[in-house]
Amino acid sequence: MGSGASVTEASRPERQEAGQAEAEPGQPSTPAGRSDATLQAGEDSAKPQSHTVDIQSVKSEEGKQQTKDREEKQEGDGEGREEEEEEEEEEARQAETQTVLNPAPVTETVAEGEEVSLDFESFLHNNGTLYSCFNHHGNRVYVDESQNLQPFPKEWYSQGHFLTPNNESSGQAHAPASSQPAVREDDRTGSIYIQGKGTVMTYMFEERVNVCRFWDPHSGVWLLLPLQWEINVEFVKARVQRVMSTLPGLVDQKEITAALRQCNYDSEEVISVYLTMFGEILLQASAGGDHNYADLNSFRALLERDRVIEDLRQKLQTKEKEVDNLFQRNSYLAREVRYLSEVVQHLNQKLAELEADQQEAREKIRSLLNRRAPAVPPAKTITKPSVDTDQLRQVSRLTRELNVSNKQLRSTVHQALTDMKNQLEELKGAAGKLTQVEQEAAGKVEELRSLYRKEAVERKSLYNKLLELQGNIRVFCRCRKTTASSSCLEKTDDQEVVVVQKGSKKKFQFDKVYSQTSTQEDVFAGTLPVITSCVDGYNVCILAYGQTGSGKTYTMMGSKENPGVNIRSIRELLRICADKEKVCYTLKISMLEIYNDSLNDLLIKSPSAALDIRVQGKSVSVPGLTQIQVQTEADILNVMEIGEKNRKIASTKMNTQSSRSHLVVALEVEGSDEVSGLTSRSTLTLCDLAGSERISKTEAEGQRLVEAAAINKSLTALGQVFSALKCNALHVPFRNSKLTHLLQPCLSGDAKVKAVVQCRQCCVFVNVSPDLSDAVETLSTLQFGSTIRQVSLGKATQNVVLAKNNKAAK
Ligand SMILES: Nc1ncnc2c1ncn2[C@@H]1O[C@H](COP(=O)(O)OP(=O)(O)OP(=O)(O)O)[C@@H](O)[C@H]1O
Repeated sequence: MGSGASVTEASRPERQEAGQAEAEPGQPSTPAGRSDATLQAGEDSAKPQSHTVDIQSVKSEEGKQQTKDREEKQEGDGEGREEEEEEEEEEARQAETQTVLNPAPVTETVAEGEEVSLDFESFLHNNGTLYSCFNHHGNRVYVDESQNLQPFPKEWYSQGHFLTPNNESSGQAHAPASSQPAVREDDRTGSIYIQGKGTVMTYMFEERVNVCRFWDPHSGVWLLLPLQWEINVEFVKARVQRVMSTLPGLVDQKEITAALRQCNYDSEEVISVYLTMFGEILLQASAGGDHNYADLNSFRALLERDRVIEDLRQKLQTKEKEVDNLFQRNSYLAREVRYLSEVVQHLNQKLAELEADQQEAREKIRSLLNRRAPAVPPAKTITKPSVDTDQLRQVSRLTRELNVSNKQLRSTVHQALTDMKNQLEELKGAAGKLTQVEQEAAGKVEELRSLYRKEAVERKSLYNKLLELQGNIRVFCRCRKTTASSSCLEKTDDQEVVVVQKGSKKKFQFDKVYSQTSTQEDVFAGTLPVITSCVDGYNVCILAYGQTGSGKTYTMMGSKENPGVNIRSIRELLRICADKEKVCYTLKISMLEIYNDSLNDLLIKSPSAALDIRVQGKSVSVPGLTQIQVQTEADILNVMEIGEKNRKIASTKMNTQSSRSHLVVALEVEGSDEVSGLTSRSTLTLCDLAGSERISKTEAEGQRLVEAAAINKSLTALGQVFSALKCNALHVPFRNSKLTHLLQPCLSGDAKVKAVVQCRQCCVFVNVSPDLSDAVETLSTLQFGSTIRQVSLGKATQNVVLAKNNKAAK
């Protein structure tokens, strides 16, 4: 850091606080807001003079003395000067290597219009105090505790050191030469044990952050630059661009600038923060894509909602546990009451027995008294009493004893009855309280339930909004595996494929392009998000289109060992249904084929007649089509095996196992939510179309020729439907073929079509062959896929209704 020179990028302390020297009332304002500030002083009187005044006013006595010394030395002999120059050179070298600056002060004054440079430095004193210093042409000053500028004491050079970006970040430079670091002993000091190092001392250093300010000539201070302006500062602009190029999903420059401020303008930190918060979504987005990432907030809200729902769910569980406990306590108290009632009954019985005994004893006494001889007249001679006196005494003793025990018994029974009465009263009170608590808990549970329902509905609506933003018709291109060495396809990236035909190249963009090496898992991953939509009550359709032998059946059905989209999506659907404990799902599967423009039920062995499509009001259905209720994956596999066996397959020149019909598998999902009382109904339609074929190539004859004609006709009708949808035509020719008529609900989300069951999400696989001989078909298939990609199905409605018998649900 040369004295007087502007600070270079390499020598600038990265984390120094730029606003440290911002002018305070009563203080001379110092434009030391940036360490690299180069200021033109005194161009006109309106410009701040303060920085020149500052430096002049703080020139120390020591500085003056040193300047005087130097002048004296300059007058001295040449030899002395040479020695001095050598010394100075040596000092400068040391200053560069040791990062400790000890420049010779100069006494020059700043003339008007001269460029004034300030070097901003940090000095760490061995006593642990960090000082902010300014260096102007070798005159160093520091800011003392009361924010006044003071000359930098000479003896301090040996009592501490200056911080540079390197020694600041490494942390090594904080340690002085001695083994014990010189830091102030306060609550910032501590120690930890580090394996391999033993117990080491720690100190909580106060770091600085970068702040972008602008010089306000009116107020004469460095002011904080508003975010809106800061975006245009080159330093910030470059970092914002860096973040945006790494995370194309981020488009809000203001937001990124704010994040940069938070991360001390460290773009790498900002990127990692965003990735932690939003994950892959930010990486997947294409920079100039038509995605509306302003709605990223929706995604954030979604995450927030998820958190709230989780909280509510936990609260609900706690309350339910409380209610269970109360119920248990209630039944325990009821048992107690029953037991005490039995005790009372038993005591009453005992009392009755004792009373009977007492009665009997009285009777006995009475009879004994009656047996006594009649009284003798007094004047007569005394006759011998006929009753035995001993017996009489015994009887009277017995009577006394009986009376005593009777009294005792009465008082015991009385006491027991009183106790029982009290206990009964207490129990009554407790039962009353229990009922009250139960009512309160039930109220709270109901409140939580309604909150939960509300949050769940909001969460779903946000999720659906997100899917809508992604587009509700998604087209994937899959390239079949081939053994041929040359190919007519070039995959440029994940979303682009190029067809090379007769030397000319044509590019096609899709939502995803799967190469020859892509696995069944990779291909299914593209359709995964729409399965959740289906469970939420939206219709979902996945179909495969392509030339014969291009791998449609392989993609949709796959093999037993390596199943395709059909099995994997049903498996995923079952998994999601099983995860939702509070929702009861009923699944029904049906399978039909469209063969030579007629509908055949594949789940009955010998169908009596071909099926027909019925349009009732605004809904499309196939009356008489077999639907089988399924619960497990095994059930579904069994049903699909039956259907596959009944399908028309034949060997053609292009494919030994060519599908001669369009296969439509429909899985109807009906879910009733115990908590919200809502019932949802949706259908997952999986369609493996028969392959388009050029008769000249397949050399089809007889029945195969008839089939090929029917297949091509229906596929042409499908193309016409997509073309009409693409240009928002008033009439969409759904009824031109059985295929398009049946798929009408899956392909119409448009208000004009007004299908009752609208499709939430439609995924189309365009399967292509890489063989050079198939280049023409491959090109036309990709063009077909491109047309579909430009179709918008419009906004779909969710098929959710409130169950009639559930009054609690709102
Ligand atoms: N990605 C792939 N990896 C391995 N084999 C594949 C792949 N795609 C297709 N195949 C194989 O190519 C052959 C033709 O595929 P598939 O029967 O799926 O074509 P298709 O488009 O359904 O034909 P069609 O319309 O005539 O029924 C099959 O033997 C299949 O196993």
